[in-house]
Amino acid sequence: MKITEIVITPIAMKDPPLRNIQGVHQPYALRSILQVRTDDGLTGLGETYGDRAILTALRAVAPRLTGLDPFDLNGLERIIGHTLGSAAGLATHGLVGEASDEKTLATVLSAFEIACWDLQGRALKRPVVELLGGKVRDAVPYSGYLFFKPAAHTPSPPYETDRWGEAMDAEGIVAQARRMVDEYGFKSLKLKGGVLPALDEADVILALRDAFPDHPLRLDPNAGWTVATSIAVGHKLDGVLEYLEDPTAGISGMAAVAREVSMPLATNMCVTAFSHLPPAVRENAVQVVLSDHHFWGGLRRSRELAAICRTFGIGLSMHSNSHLGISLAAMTHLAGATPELTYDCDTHYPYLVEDVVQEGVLSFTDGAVRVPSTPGLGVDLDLDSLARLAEQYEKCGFDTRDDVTPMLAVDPAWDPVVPRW
Ligand SMILES: O=C([O-])[C@@H](O)[C@@H](O)[C@H](O)[C@@H](O)C(=O)[O-]
Ligand SMILES: [Mg+2]
Repeated sequence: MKITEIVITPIAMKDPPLRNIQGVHQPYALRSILQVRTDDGLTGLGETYGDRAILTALRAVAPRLTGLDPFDLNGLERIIGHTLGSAAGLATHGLVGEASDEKTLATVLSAFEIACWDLQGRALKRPVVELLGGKVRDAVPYSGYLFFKPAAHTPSPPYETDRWGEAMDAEGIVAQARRMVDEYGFKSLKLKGGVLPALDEADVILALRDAFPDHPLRLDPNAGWTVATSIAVGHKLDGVLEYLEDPTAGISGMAAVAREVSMPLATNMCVTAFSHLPPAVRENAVQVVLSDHHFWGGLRRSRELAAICRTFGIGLSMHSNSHLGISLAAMTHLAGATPELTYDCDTHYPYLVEDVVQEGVLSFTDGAVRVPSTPGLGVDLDLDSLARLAEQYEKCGFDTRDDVTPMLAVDPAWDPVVPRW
């Protein structure tokens, strides 16, 4: 089997005004959809970020992959390494740590690697989970991801306002959580923090604890706090949190917090590449790493990360950014075959109102997604939806994720400085 053609389609999907330390989500989230075609007549699917910088890198690599066997993942990595060379790191939106050459390569590799896994599975008529060693669970539990949010975007985009309403205080977040739990059955909850003053966010967690006494709870201010503030929140939430995620910046900062608080610290910001693991382990900076195949280099490397975490007694969870069904399928196959993943995975999927995959294949029951059992990733493109979302990308007016500019429309004095509290 040889790759004959790769089609990369940038798309824009409607996204609610979710708040975070940087500001607020734009009215559309951007993704790149990959279709990798072979001489056997198969098409493998991939999904990754849609920012201009990654799109440029994907487009530079794609023509070099003609003739590659989709089973040759080492060859794939070699070609991408040669093509990108020492290209400057892709700019990131600041919520998944620093950019670096290592991460650029891993991000581009992942996008094509996923499509190759899909092709391998389709060729062998086996689901990807079986190529990864087989299921360790039938369904993958996800966590209900709570966001502070206004009722609507400013200014209003040309589509109907989202169904989640305003949630800018404890009452709003508890109501949002109730809806997530009722509709999706989530068994754990994560609050995206970095929006209200730190101790007020701790109060929101306490309100969630009252409302959901049995749900493990997480709080993630994306490194918005100083070490001292992080410790104060850690003390206030002693015995309440399953883990505290990225309260402060950097490995040494996290280590300083970890020495003083009782709960595990988790990260998708200070340990986001293999080169970050030795210092993090030496300093015992984090007790849980949130993997994310999109920037750790795909499914193979995510499994290597799992083995390293197992070796050093570090827990493994899974990070998410706004994503579509191809990514949800890949995340579900990976988690379905990874025993080290003992925490419920993050997902932004409940906020999605339009997808490029055919409806009905991926759904949540009791907070979990069944690992697909059909060949490859188990999802197929809805070509009409892909075309519509591609058109939406052309019209949306931006080509890079930026949470600061839309926040300036809400608050002209907005300053995304960190740490903020
Ligand atoms: O969607 C967001 O605003 C999140 O803040 C996301 O971009 C983060 O990368 C992520 O969810 C996290 O756990 O840090
Ligand atoms: Mg995080």
